[in-house]
Formats: sequence, structure tokens, C-alpha cells
Amino acid sequence: MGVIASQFGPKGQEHKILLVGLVGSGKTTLLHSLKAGEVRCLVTHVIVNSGHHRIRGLWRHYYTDVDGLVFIADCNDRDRVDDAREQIHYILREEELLDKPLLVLANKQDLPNAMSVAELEDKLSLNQIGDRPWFIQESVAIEGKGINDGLEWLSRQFDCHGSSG
Ligand SMILES: Nc1nc2c(ncn2[C@@H]2O[C@H](COP(=O)(O)OP(=O)(O)OP(=O)(O)O)[C@@H](O)[C@H]2O)c(=O)[nH]1
Ligand SMILES: [Mg+2]
Repeated sequence: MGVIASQFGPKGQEHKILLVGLVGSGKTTLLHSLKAGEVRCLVTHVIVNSGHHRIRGLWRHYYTDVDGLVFIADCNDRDRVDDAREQIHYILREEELLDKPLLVLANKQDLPNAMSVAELEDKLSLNQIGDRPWFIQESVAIEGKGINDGLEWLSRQFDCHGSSG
């Protein structure tokens, strides 16, 4: 399940971001916080309801011009963290996305039993990520917390890669 958003840089450059996360992880909440104007992002396409193989053709269509990846995880949901690990590594294996920078949002940090960044990093096996630039950021999507910091990191990766704007 994923969403494509466009982020606009300081010079008006547009970057396409693929936002992926399990059901209930906070994707829609995150997008609403963006629309509220805290981050200069615009939703352009929404891919609904499945990461199943039968719609891979559709995903591929969206992958082609993606600049960066955001994976949002519900840190309060230990029961599905294995599913989350499967989902993130599935996306990371996709050929079109191999060199794209990855921002992981450790969401729902406001909840008392939320996994810490370190625990999530371990449970998602992020140490298996190879050379790709990646970063993990705490977030509270319902309060818009951590989103800006995370997306700023992602924007800096685009700058490094010499996008001419
Ligand atoms: N406590 C807390 N709740 C959150 C946070 N972010 C999202 N939620 C809640 O989690 C629930 C699911 O959030 P959504 O944004 O709908 O999740 P989603 O990823 O869009 O889910 P699907 O569209 O079903 O895939 C909602 O009740 C949100 O209010 C957070 O940071 N903290
Ligand atoms: Mg949603």
C-alpha cells in the first residue's frame, strides 16, 4: 500500500516520493499534516489497497520516476512488525528503487508502549540495507512531529545527487 507525494524544494524543484506503510501505520494522517501546509508537499497519485503481486505492474508504473522512499511504521504495533519488515524489504528489492534514499518514520511515538527507534531498526532489520542512504526518524503524525525533520533529510539526499532543478 502506498502513495506518491510531490515535495517541492526551495528552488521549486519537484521530487516524487513513494510513501509506503502497513494499513493503519499513519500514511493518511501524515498526508493530512502535509496538506495543512507544514511541509510543502502535494499528493499527486494514490495507490490503494494492495502490495500484492498481481498489481505489481501498476506499482512499476509509479516507480519509474520516484526520487525517494518513505516507509512509515506503527511503533505501537508489535504484532505486525514482521509484516512491516517484509513490506519494507520487498520495496527495497524493487529494481527501479534500488538506489533511492529511504526515510523510515518510527511513528506513534506518543504512545506509551511504542517501540524505540533502536528497537524498530532492529525489528525491521535495517542493518541489511546496503549502500543506499537511509535515515530513521521518530514521528507523531497526528501532531505533525518529526515529519519536517525527516523530509528535510530526504531533500538533502536529492541535493547531493545533483538534481539540476
Ligand atoms: N497515537 C497516534 N495515533 C496515530 C498516529 N499517526 C496515526 N495515528 C492513528 O492511527 C490510525 C491510522 O492512521 P491512518 O493515517 O489512517 O493510517 P493509514 O496508514 O492511512 O491506514 P490505511 O489507509 O488503512 O492503510 C488513525 O486512527 C490515526 O489517528 C500517531 O503518531 N500517534
Ligand atoms: Mg490511509
